[in-house]
Amino acid sequence: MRPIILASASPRRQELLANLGLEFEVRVSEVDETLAENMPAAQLVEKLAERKASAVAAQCTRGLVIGADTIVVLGDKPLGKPANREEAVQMLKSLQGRSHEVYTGLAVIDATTGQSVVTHQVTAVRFKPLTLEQIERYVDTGEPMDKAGAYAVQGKAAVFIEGIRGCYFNVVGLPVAKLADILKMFGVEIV
Ligand SMILES: Cc1cn([C@H]2C[C@H](O)[C@@H](COP(=O)(O)OP(=O)(O)OP(=O)(O)O)O2)c(=O)[nH]c1=O
Repeated sequence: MRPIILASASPRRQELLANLGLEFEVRVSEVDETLAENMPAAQLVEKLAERKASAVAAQCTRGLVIGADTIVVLGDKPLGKPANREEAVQMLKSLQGRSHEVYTGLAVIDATTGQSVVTHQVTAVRFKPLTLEQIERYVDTGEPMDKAGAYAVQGKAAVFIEGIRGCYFNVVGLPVAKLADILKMFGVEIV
């Protein structure tokens, strides 16, 4: 059987994949995450997911390589990871009391054949109204700093969420049901 390789340093993605009972290894390679800012969100996350997977696939002789990329989109503004505390506060101020979309791009590449499937998934998330004090207390926990949109739905930010429409796991960074469909196309069945 072909080994499964997760091209991600994200502990969330590693945990979600491990939950499926799949054996896999983690390999990360440096990828330039800069892209044209005016690129549509769907295209942006797909390109970055593919870039992450193909950088690792290029170093392997065999295996199915999985790459992913997540961004938060408010209106038409993409929000990545906050660069500092101030940016985290600004992002959360802009997200509170309204809905936004979380886009995750997903790429699976067969390192032997070069065959690939690249797609994305969108989930709508609605935040409760928050006070500046609440936002500052949350940012002080440190949780927002390595997360797109400066929050972790799976962490303390759970208490900010009014509702979600679509795949929850997509928000955490890996749309597992979609991934299972793709792996099946490559002959890997989870259940
Ligand atoms: C919105 C949201 C994002 N995130 C995380 C998922 C991703 O890890 C991160 C977005 O950054 P990414 O650039 O997608 O991923 P990463 O740099 O963490 O890992 P890698 O590139 O090696 O795969 O934000 C959460 O954990 N919870 C959330 O609710």
